[in-house]
Amino acid sequence: MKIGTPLSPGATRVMLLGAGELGKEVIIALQRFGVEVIAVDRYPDAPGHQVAHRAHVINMADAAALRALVEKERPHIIVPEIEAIATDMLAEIERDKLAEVIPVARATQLTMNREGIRRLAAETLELPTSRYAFAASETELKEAIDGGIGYPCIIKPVMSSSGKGQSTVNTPEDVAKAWEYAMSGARVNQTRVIVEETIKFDYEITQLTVRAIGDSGKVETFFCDPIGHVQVKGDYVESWQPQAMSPKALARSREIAQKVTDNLGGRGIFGVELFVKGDHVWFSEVSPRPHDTGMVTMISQIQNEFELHARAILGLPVSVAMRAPGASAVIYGGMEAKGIAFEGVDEALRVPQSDIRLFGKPEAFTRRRMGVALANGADTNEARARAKLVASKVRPVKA
Ligand SMILES: Nc1ncnc2c1ncn2[C@@H]1O[C@H](COP(=O)(O)OP(=O)(O)OP(=O)(O)O)[C@@H](O)[C@H]1O
Ligand SMILES: NCC(=O)N[C@@H]1O[C@H](COP(=O)([O-])[O-])[C@@H](O)[C@H]1O
Ligand SMILES: [Mg+2]
Repeated sequence: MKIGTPLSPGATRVMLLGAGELGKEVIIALQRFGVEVIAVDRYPDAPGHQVAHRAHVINMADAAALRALVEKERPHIIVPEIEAIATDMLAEIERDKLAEVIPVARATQLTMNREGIRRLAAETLELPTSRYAFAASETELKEAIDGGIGYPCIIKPVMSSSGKGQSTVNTPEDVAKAWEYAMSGARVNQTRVIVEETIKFDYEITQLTVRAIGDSGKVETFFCDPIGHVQVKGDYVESWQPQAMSPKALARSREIAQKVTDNLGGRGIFGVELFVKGDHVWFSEVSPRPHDTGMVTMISQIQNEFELHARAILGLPVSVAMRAPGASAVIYGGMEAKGIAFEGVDEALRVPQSDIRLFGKPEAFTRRRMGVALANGADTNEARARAKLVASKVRPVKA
């Protein structure tokens, strides 16, 4: 792989499939290493489109459209940034040696559908997870709950992310509503859900795990400090690093993260989501890419999760060292509007050791993530209080 002048023949060319807030930062990190980057998303002017060398709008779940674009642009490397992609086509592209897929096409296939990754973790790798079942109708769902999952339980479409279509069911009367909600929130047309036992965890973490070329010249595993987070309705609202953990729970988390990422393989960063109660750890799911809760690393680590992904992809050395305790808090749209601006940025940035990232999404929805507030502190309590204060001062308004 040649790293050099962008847009010159022979220099590395990377295609991001998905160009939201996470992809935008990966693009910037890649470009700083002289890489030519093509950003693809489902709508025009996505955050990553605004900083890439070239931008395309396609339905990434359309296998033929995806292949045609890859044949036109001829990237050396494809970096999936969202889950709604024709992953079987990624496997074909990898097999035909058209481009390298990050981390590997199989990892994107397994994680696109909750059934793939859950069965791998629980049944093949025999890792602890919540009890679970899959259902293809409301009747099957009821049977699964009565047959062993029990109440309260959590229903999610098998293909969705950021909590879309997810709800908690406390009584048999709630099941019909949860089924309907899951059907409306599914990412692609499908009628299958996972129902999970509710784990009553003390806290949950993201264990960022990097597979990158180490000093041995081979792929090695590097663990970032654990990230603690709070989720509301299945979507992250706040995260911090490091999360204090017992030595046993930390060791167990890393053992699980190692087993999952060893099995998935390839190079890149993974966000391994885990639930912790005392010294007990459950595997929840994994992103074979940077994680939304990992945005905190933009202020808490020397190399953030996006830079780590870029380095791992390019075969460059990585460091997972922390810089200082940090926290992130989400800035939401708070309204439905096309073309928005932000008030209160000046006041927000007066909070000590703080920073913000406004993603540049062209349209706001009430619960759409439009930006993130970041802060350092002497400890994570101080950092969290600052990040939340910063987020509260930034107000999206109609432009
Ligand atoms: N079985 C469970 N027990 C307890 N809490 C759960 C369970 N499943 C999900 N949750 C809660 O809901 C959150 C979101 O769930 P999950 O990660 O499966 O959804 P997602 O849509 O894939 O989210 P994302 O794409 O943001 O990772 C979890 O982080 C956790 O807070
Ligand atoms: N949990 C997954 C996640 O956070 N993904 C991030 O959100 C974007 C979509 O945002 P949008 O729905 O506002 O367009 C994705 O492109 C990715 O950056
Ligand atoms: Mg999750």
